[in-house]
Amino acid sequence: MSAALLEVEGLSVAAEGRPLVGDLRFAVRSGERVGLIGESGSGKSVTALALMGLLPPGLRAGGSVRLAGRELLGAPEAELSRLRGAQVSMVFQEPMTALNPTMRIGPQVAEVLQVHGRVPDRRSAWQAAVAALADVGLPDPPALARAYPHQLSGGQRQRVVIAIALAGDPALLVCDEPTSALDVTVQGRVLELIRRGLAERGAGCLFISHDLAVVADVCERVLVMHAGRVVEAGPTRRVLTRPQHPYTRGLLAASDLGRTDEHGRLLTMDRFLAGPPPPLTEPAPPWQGTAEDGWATSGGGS
Ligand SMILES: Nc1ncnc2c1ncn2[C@@H]1O[C@H](COP(=O)(O)OP(=O)(O)OP(=O)(O)O)[C@@H](O)[C@H]1O
Repeated sequence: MSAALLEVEGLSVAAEGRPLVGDLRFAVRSGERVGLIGESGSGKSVTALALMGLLPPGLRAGGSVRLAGRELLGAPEAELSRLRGAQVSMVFQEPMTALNPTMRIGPQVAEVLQVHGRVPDRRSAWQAAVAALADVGLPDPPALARAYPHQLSGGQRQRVVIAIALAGDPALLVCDEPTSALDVTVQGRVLELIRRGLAERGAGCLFISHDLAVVADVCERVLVMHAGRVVEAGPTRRVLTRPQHPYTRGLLAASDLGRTDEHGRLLTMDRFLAGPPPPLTEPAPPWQGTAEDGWATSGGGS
């Protein structure tokens, strides 16, 4: 089995002693897209920020987060800054928070390419920035590179953010609700862009979303978070069609995808999942998942 790209063991986050996230254990392999779902306030964003070393003041993380074998928790800020963008990048829900509103688009992309040593000088940085904007499907990239963020649509801004996040060819992309602020009409195209960017780089992805249809569309595996803990993990199809934990069942029932047939089998999810539905006779796996599901066991098994 290939070694995990991201290994999270016993991750906890607390705010002045109040636990927000506790004892998280999971792994993401290269090229794998893992969803993190759960209701608002369950701890998804705090988890993502802890992985990135970007927790706000007052929040403290404990445990272990290893990226390609390197421990990130407690690593010096200078080392984390080097890793961010080059090894791990993040795409947030609201692209305006990631972009500098007073700076034209082109220099923002060029700056990232230069910081990561992808280009030798400013001139080639500009050319590479225009190419990166073309690569994420933006129209008239040379003109767009001269625009300010407010002159772009929300979807175009998120494409720029994705171009920036992918500019350093990261091994891991952390996406926190990357399409939630976008029109439904552009969501699919932005998701396709993320999928393609990951596939071209063989990068892994932790994909946070409250939208189960989006997670079903993007992720091979899913972690279900409730009150700061992962309560269920496994292949997306299994978790979303045959949830084992009562919380996951509730989450599905509350979603648009929760409609069931006379056997209690979830119907609508099949529209979003590739391949045939699991047979009704198949025995249900244990809800806590197996090592094959990518569920890191508390005994430290792989
Ligand atoms: N800076 C902070 N200080 C104290 N508590 C915080 C801070 N940021 C988040 N929290 C708390 O941590 C918990 C988890 O929040 P988090 O934002 O991770 O949830 P979430 O699952 O991402 O929700 P949403 O889907 O609404 O973004 C919540 O109880 C929240 O109030």
